[in-house]
Amino acid sequence: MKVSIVGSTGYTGLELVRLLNKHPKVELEILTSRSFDGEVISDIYQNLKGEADIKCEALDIDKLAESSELVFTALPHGVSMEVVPQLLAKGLKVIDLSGDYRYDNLETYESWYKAHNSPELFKDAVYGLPELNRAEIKGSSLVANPGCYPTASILALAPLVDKGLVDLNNIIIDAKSGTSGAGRKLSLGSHFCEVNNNFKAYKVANHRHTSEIEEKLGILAKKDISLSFTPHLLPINRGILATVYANLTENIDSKSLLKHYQAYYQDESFVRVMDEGKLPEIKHVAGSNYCDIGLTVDERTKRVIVISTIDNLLKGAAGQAVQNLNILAGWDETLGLDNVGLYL
Ligand SMILES: NC(=O)C1=CN([C@@H]2O[C@H](COP(=O)(O)OP(=O)(O)OC[C@H]3O[C@@H](n4cnc5c(N)ncnc54)[C@H](OP(=O)(O)O)[C@@H]3O)[C@@H](O)[C@H]2O)C=CC1
Ligand SMILES: CC(=O)N[C@@H](CCC(=O)OP(=O)(O)O)C(=O)O
Repeated sequence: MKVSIVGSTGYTGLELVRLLNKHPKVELEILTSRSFDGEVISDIYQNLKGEADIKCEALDIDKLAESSELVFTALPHGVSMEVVPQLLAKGLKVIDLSGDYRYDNLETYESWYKAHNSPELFKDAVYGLPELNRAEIKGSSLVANPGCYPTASILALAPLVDKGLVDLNNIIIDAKSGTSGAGRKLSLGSHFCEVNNNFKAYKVANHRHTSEIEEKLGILAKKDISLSFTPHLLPINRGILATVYANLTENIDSKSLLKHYQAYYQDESFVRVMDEGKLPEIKHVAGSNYCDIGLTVDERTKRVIVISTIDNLLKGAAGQAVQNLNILAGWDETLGLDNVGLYL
């Protein structure tokens, strides 16, 4: 399949180039960039030297439509919505990595982001979390790739929420992300001296991913959910670890709950449920498309504590986007995604 990337020089764009360049069923056609128009991607990111020596071009919708069947948009939210409707109007399929088409509810989007210019597309957009929406992703023309924190959080909670095993109004998600989660653009909060030797919470009680997690888990529970989500910035490049606390509604021990999680995810290629006593770590998943999940029931408080880890740039972004491409195209879901974690 002929595929192009809009916004190819950001961190998720880089990861898409790296993955798609080795994908056995993909031909990489056009890489667009405003800032690096005319420059070769492997001169910008020299890890790609001799692998993907493709010249970046300015965005030209007609040219994309002539050369490609599917386009990945790896642009900031608010910018994606300026481009995606034009691509769809040309008959292209789109996998969008931004938050712009992730919501079912326009009011929710507009209260956490800003005014939307194409809400009529919400009904066609499919939330691209394969473990929950595989059937809808297949054959869809607009896949809204989930946020990185929502991927780690929803996968940690889905087996509990789906079966009504926890109180839906007391869930707490305490999540930590590596700095690449903030993208390549420069900002005071993510420069070296601010992040190195440091660990801080940010956007407490007002991070936009709270609404994405609440909406998607609410759909699963068929009830409104209100939860607390606190993100933190880790002094590492990549990886997310989410610690989730929820009050159990019935008596169940760690062993039985782990069995439930193992059964829930038994057919999933990219979710690994840990054995009893083992917990996920970022270094086990960094560099791979896996989400690792471990849990313990605190018998004293009747609370379950679930830990999940992902690589924010892979299962949290570009890897999940390639997984969605594989599903959409009807290919083996693991094509181009066979890396194990780097560990060191
Ligand atoms: N980083 C992460 O871990 C994750 C990111 N995402 C989402 O994926 C998308 C891309 O993120 P990421 O790659 O990290 O971001 P970056 O900031 O690294 O890259 C975004 C790219 O988009 C292009 N761009 C920026 N502003 C504009 C504009 N106004 N008009 C056109 N192009 C623009 C830039 O490339 P150029 O100037 O060359 O055109 C830029 O390199 C975002 O929506 C992000 O929220 C989702 C999950 C995880
Ligand atoms: C560390 C860091 O700054 N992370 C980003 C999340 C990036 C992401 O996945 O967000 P969207 O895809 O929803 O834009 C943040 O907190 O905004």
